[in-house]
Amino acid sequence: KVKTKKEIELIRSAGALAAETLVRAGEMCKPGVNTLEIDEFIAHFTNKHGGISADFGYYGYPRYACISINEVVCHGIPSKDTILKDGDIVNIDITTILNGYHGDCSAMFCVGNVSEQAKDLVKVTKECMEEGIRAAAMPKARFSDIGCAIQPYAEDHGYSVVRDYCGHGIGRGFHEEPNVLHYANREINNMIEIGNVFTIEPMINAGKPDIKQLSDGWTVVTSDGSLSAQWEHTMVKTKDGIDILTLPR
Ligand SMILES: CCc1ccsc1-c1ccc(O)c(O)c1
Ligand SMILES: [Mn+2]
Ligand SMILES: [Mn+2]
Repeated sequence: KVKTKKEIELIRSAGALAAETLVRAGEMCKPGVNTLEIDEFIAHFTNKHGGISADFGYYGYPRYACISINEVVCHGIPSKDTILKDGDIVNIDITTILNGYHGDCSAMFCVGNVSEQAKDLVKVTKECMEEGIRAAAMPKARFSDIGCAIQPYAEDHGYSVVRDYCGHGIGRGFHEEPNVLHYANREINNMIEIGNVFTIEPMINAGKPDIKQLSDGWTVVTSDGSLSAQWEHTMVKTKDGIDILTLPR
């Protein structure tokens, strides 16, 4: 729950490797590249630096990262048959385990020329994550303040917040208490304590919040076929606010 300074540095190292891997994976996002190639790079780069993928085998997940394109909300399985094309918006979500500690981050990448509407969703979704971080950084902030900040921001911009997935505590475990809701709530209103490490990872839809899972048992898409975006950081509460732990070194 509350991590020691040493544990926080171990998580920061895992987070830095996840972030460095994410930057390089993002540079691969060009028309004609398939998502299996990107995933294989992620696995190789992670292992080369002494880490392992937290995704592989997690609840039976078959690959090393999640790559979710356009109307795919999350858990897109990398495939040689999924070929990036001009105009795609792509979320790559990487969780790396290094020396027993997890770092979890994701970002959006635009392939070639992306429409103004899609670019706006990508931009506003990043701002939703940043609004959540800002709320969490306040003195005496509660976990519920995060969703209370994100939901109005998304809706003021004409978008909706997916309610079926949340952020989470993280450390030696991939998912630890508490759940971090991205919509307005009062149930998870415990104070964020100095040393709490958790993610904020809002999924924002251009249309309705509703989602559905495809028959592969993993891929989640918007019910109305609208675009979806997500950004994620791992962070720690400090005496001064929030310290982001998934930044490249
Ligand atoms: C493939 C990893 C996975 C499997 C079930 S939930 C999940 C997942 C994916 C990305 C995340 O950021 C996360 O916290 C969980
Ligand atoms: Mn993630
Ligand atoms: Mn996560």
